[in-house]
Amino acid sequence: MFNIVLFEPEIPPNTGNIIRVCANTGCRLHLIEPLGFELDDKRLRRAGLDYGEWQSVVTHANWDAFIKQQAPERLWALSTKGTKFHHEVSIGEGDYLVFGPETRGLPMEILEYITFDNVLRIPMLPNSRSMNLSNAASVMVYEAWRQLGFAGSK
Ligand SMILES: C[S@@+](CC[C@H](N)C(=O)[O-])C[C@H]1O[C@@H](n2cnc3c(N)ncnc32)[C@H](O)[C@@H]1O
Repeated sequence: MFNIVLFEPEIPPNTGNIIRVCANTGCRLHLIEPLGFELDDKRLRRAGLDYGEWQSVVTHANWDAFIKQQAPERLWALSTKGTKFHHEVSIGEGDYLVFGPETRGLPMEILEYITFDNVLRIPMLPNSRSMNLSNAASVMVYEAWRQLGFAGSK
């Protein structure tokens, strides 16, 4: 399966929704600290996540610790600055899909690290605001899982 990475997420219900969709689809979820909330935040608990859903979640102290621990072979960034559409690339087993924080998006140094060739954009109408983080993550999770033949689904 592939991996979802939230870089410094800020809003608990978004992370709660993404924990659920990762559990629904078998993705591993990586949270890069600092987070804008505590993991026992009541707004996160309100998402009603159960013990099994938390099993997909790993936290990392910062980006460098994440890279060192995971040694990812291939990273993709999701950003409105992307030059390729999300459905125009082939996502592979073990890939990492990186999303930015709600108010700031991914910083330039992370986009540069991932390289601009691997920055993906989900289509939107011109002059519309960027998508909600958990909606963007759901769209991308299902596109990647579709490409992998919905492996393991029933
Ligand atoms: C609410 S958006 C960030 C908005 C921020 N003000 C900005 O300008 O980037 C949170 C995250 O969702 C993802 N996202 C939202 N809309 C997207 C789109 N159309 N294409 C790709 N990623 C998107 C990106 O990872 C983004 O960093």
